Amino acid sequence: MRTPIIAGNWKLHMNPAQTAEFVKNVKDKLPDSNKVESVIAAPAVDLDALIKASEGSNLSVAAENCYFEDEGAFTGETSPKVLKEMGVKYCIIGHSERRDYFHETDEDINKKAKAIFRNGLLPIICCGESLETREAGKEEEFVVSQIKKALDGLTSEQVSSLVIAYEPIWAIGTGKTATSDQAEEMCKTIRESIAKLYNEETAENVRIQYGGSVKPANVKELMAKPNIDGGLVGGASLEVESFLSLVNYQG
Ligand SMILES: O=C(CO)COP(=O)(O)O
Repeated sequence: MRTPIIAGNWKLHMNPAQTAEFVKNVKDKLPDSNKVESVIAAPAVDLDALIKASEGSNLSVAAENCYFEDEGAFTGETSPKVLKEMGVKYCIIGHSERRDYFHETDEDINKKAKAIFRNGLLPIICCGESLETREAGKEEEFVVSQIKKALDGLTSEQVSSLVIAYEPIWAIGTGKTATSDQAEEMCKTIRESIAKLYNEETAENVRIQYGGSVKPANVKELMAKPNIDGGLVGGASLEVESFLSLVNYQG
């Protein structure tokens, strides 16, 4: 059985004081982590505050990005080795904002996935098509190709433990959610592609999130779909009440 995983992606919001205050207000109201895993991905400068504030709670901590080298002359980058030492569990890679604004390639994302596993962290690998690609009817081909390149060289054991986030770019921050059927269809395609690349067991184990305007009003419908195991949530993860409604979607 796959444990549902609801993750807030704070993007470039919050400072350490706001982070500590947020966690103080949610930490005793999170679901049992065997039922739903609650995660917050915060900017690197807030991770120390996030880890300290969430100690002893059911909250898992994620970084929003890291570099593919552990150390060296790479000014401005974040070390996956140090993320692990700090107590981070997950690291998001391949978000469309990083691909678009910071020119990250599929090859970079694959190197990051390997660096994350090398250091004992788990990746949340984002994929998703633009509106143009969807309108051309090429979304499945595009997303499957992103997944294939991101996973290149990873073992079935590694793939079983990671998280994939399907985030159609046209649904991010736009208020336009993919319909639950559209989201399910792509998550199913991703799972089938993993069965082909690896095997049925690996495909059954991998958790696949949907992201793009997920909010308390639509989380239940999305989570009811058989191939959707979680949500990666931007805007609606920034408010305490809204984050709590999301992670407690089971009631
Ligand atoms: O990009 C996202 C999460 O990574 C989605 O953002 P929104 O939930 O604000 O649409």
